[in-house]
Formats: sequence, C-alpha cells, structure tokens
Amino acid sequence: MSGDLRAAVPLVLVGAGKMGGAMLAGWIERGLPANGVVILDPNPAPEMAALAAEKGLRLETTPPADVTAAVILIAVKPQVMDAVLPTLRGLIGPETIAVSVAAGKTIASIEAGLGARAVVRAMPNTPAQVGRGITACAANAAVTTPQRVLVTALLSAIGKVEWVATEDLIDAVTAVSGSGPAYVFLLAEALAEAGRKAGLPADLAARLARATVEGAGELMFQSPLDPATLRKNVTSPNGTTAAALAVLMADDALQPLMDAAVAAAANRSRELSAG
Ligand SMILES: NC(=O)C1=CN([C@@H]2O[C@H](COP(=O)(O)OP(=O)(O)OC[C@H]3O[C@@H](n4cnc5c(N)ncnc54)[C@H](OP(=O)(O)O)[C@@H]3O)[C@@H](O)[C@H]2O)C=CC1
Ligand SMILES: O=C(O)[C@@H]1CCC=N1
Repeated sequence: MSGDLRAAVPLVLVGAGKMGGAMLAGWIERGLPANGVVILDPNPAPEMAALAAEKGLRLETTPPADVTAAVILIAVKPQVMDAVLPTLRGLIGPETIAVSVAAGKTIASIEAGLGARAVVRAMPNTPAQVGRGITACAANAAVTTPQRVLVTALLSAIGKVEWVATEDLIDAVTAVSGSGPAYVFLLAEALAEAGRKAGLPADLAARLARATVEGAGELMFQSPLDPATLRKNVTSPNGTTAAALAVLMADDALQPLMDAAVAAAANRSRELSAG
C-alpha cells in the first residue's frame, strides 16, 4: 500500500451504493487494508455484504461508537444528506477530513451538518468503477496541504483528480464530468437506434455502436491528439463522415443541444444546494 493512503485509516465510507462501491473497489485494488475500512450503510446490497465478508471489511448499519475517522467519505444521495450528517458527528475528530461526493451539497452545509473542520466537496464519475474516473474537488480553508495530498491519493485510486479554485465551479463540473458518462452512453444508444432505422438488425447495430464508442474512447485515451484532430482523422474530404458531421455540426444541432443539457445539469446541481 502506498504510504500516502496509510494516513487515510480509519476510513469510513458512508453509503456503499454505486459511487461509494466504485471507490471502495479502487481502494481495495490499491491495497488499502481491509481492517482500516469501515463501511456504513443501513441496507447494503447483497453484493456489498458478500464483498465485505470476502475481504474482511467491517460493515455497519449504524454509526459505530468506537471509531474516529481519519477520513470520512460520504456517498449518500443529496436528498438524505441533511438528515444523515448529524448522525455521523460521533465519527468526527479534530483531525478528521470529510469528503462528500453528493451532487449539489455545499461545503457550508456539510460543515454545519457534520461539525467537521476540514471539508472537501468532490465530484467523481462512474468510470471510477474501472479506475478511469475523473474527480474534481474543492476544499474549505481548513484543509491543509498534506490533507489535500492525502485526498488526492485516495481519489487517484479511481482515476484522475483535479482541484478547482472555487466551490461554485463544482456545479459545472457535475454537469460535464459527473453526469457526462450518461451522455456518452446515450450517444451509444442513439447510434444503435439510428443504425436499426438504417436497416441493420437491432442486435448488430447495438454491437457496432457499443464497440465504436468503446474504441473511440480508448483511442482518445491512448492518443496524444486532441478530440478535434481525432475527429478530422476520420473525416475524408467529401466523404461519408463529412456528410454526417454537416448534420451534427449545423448551427442548431449538437453544440446548442449540449450547451442546454450541461446548463440544465448545472442548474439542477444549484437547486440541490438549496435543499
Ligand atoms: N452515480 C453517479 O454517477 C454519481 C453519484 N454521485 C453522488 O454520489 C452519491 C451517491 O450516489 P449513488 O452511488 O449513485 O447512489 P446509491 O443510491 O447507489 O448509493 C447511496 C447509498 O447510500 C445508502 N444510504 C442511505 N442512507 C444512508 C445512511 N443513513 N447511512 C449510510 N448509507 C446510507 C443507500 O442505501 P439505500 O439504497 O438503502 O437508500 C445506498 O446504498 C450521491 O450524492 C450522488 O450525487 C456523484 C458523482 C457521480
Ligand atoms: O445524477 C446525479 O445527480 C449524479 C451526480 C452526477 C452523476 N450522477
């Protein structure tokens, strides 16, 4: 295990759902010791209970009285945050770092609900499940440089990490990279449906669309070229791609649609801040 991660123990994960579970998988992969992790979830999924039993992780349904967290990672739904945070106060010591991944929940609301000094608001995404997420973070003034380093090490277990200068940027981060994987999956669905309408058997269209999105993502991952250059590399002069891109890149097509989608997600993030 990396020396950096050792300082995160005891690490309490509150909410072992899709996002919390993905993070847990990354930490275990990185060698965080099973006896250093406490999972807190009132109703863990059977797979999570099985994982805990297999790895020897401590799984609790109510906050344990004998733990002061070095790091508490809160991954419950935004709608239950205000009710859940006060129940976690017994886990917080003066040195505890609280990291919340809840969409829309502000640092101020987490400070107030939890009584923690050092608070990081983070926005990951589900490619974390395969170690290819990206998380952007904002910290309050109490977070020290070593604490930032520790949080970066923890979040690096599930992908790339960015820090933003001001918390208000997290709403736009949420709209781009937090929700963004869903837009890409929708693209795969829409491409498959368009292929079916163009005459392909539905299952073949689905396989072609899926492999195309997978391959394009992997190419972008491995290539030093920017997305625009990779796009141009597909586009033969006056060829088929140019014909399709003329539709997608028309003034009223994909860009304004994406602008509106991202603005809607960012607005929803701000609404969740209001409670
Ligand atoms: N999914 C995503 O792509 C992303 C999600 N997020 C954020 O992550 C958070 C979790 O989302 P997600 O993983 O999708 O949601 P899930 O519903 O999959 O996970 C939340 C988990 O928290 C559990 N829970 C509920 N109440 C408590 C409690 N009192 N103590 C401990 N655990 C509790 C839930 O149990 P039960 O199901 O029984 O209620 C569930 O297992 C949200 O705040 C979301 O905004 C951030 C970035 C991306
Ligand atoms: O949809 C949501 O609210 C969460 C936050 C970002 C991705 N999923």
